[in-house]
Amino acid sequence: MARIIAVANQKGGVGKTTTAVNLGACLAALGKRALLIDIDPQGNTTSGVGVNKADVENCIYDVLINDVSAQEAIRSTEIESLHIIPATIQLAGAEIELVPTISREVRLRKALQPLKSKYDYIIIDCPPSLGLLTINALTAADSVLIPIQCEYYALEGLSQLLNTIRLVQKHLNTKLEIEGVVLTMLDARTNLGIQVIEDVKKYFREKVYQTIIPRNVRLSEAPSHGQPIISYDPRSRGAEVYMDLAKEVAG
Ligand SMILES: Nc1ncnc2c1ncn2[C@@H]1O[C@H](COP(=O)(O)OP(=O)(O)OP(=O)(O)O)[C@@H](O)[C@H]1O
Repeated sequence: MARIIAVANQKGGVGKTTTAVNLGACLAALGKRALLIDIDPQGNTTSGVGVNKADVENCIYDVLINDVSAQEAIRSTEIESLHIIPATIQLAGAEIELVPTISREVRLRKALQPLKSKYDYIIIDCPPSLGLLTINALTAADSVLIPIQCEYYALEGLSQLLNTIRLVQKHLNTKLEIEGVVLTMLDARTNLGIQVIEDVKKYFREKVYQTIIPRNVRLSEAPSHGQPIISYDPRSRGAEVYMDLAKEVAG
């Protein structure tokens, strides 16, 4: 049965999409059957694995709002055993359209149920907010993986995220766990990065992955080529570290 991992942090630009895409691709490279779910209306996970949003027929919006089956929305990618349910800008309306619908928080969980036996990992890339889309992801997930950028104010806003996780645990999904915390975009030349690592480790302790993702130009270039880093530049430092992270997650 698939382990469903939501990649979440309501702070923007902390590396959620980069982590979702590359963790998914590296898990697939390790021989796991992986499914990415893009529930961020920006659709960067979708384009990040080479799916052209203009020719998406069914996206996650149709699954959440129009009762299209999740199976029908799955697309393959260039990486064997890495599939995706894409997002298009249509999804931007879902946050509001979901409000009056029945069982609005559990729509994704219900939709994914039939896919659980078909994958080893289902990775959900959340939008930078704590709205209904993120709540759907946390309700569907077994665990949440939190990327934290090694920058000023790294811990700011985390109490809101943890509070949301606690509320979901209490009311919607008692088995939700914290999968782990991954530190991203470290610039090892600065003391600031080291300080953030210490602070985050003090707070999350053994939940912090050993693998720390450094700033790596190749990681930032790969999405514009529609490729995960292991396809774009398999020898880069970025490919190495995301492979290490995938091994930790799978281990
Ligand atoms: N390790 C890294 N090294 C260099 N650039 C990175 C790295 N990780 C992410 N980036 C770049 O930083 C930007 C933000 O990353 P990303 O899109 O993964 O964040 P996000 O949390 O998903 O953003 P959003 O909140 O908007 O969904 C992107 O341009 C991405 O290419």
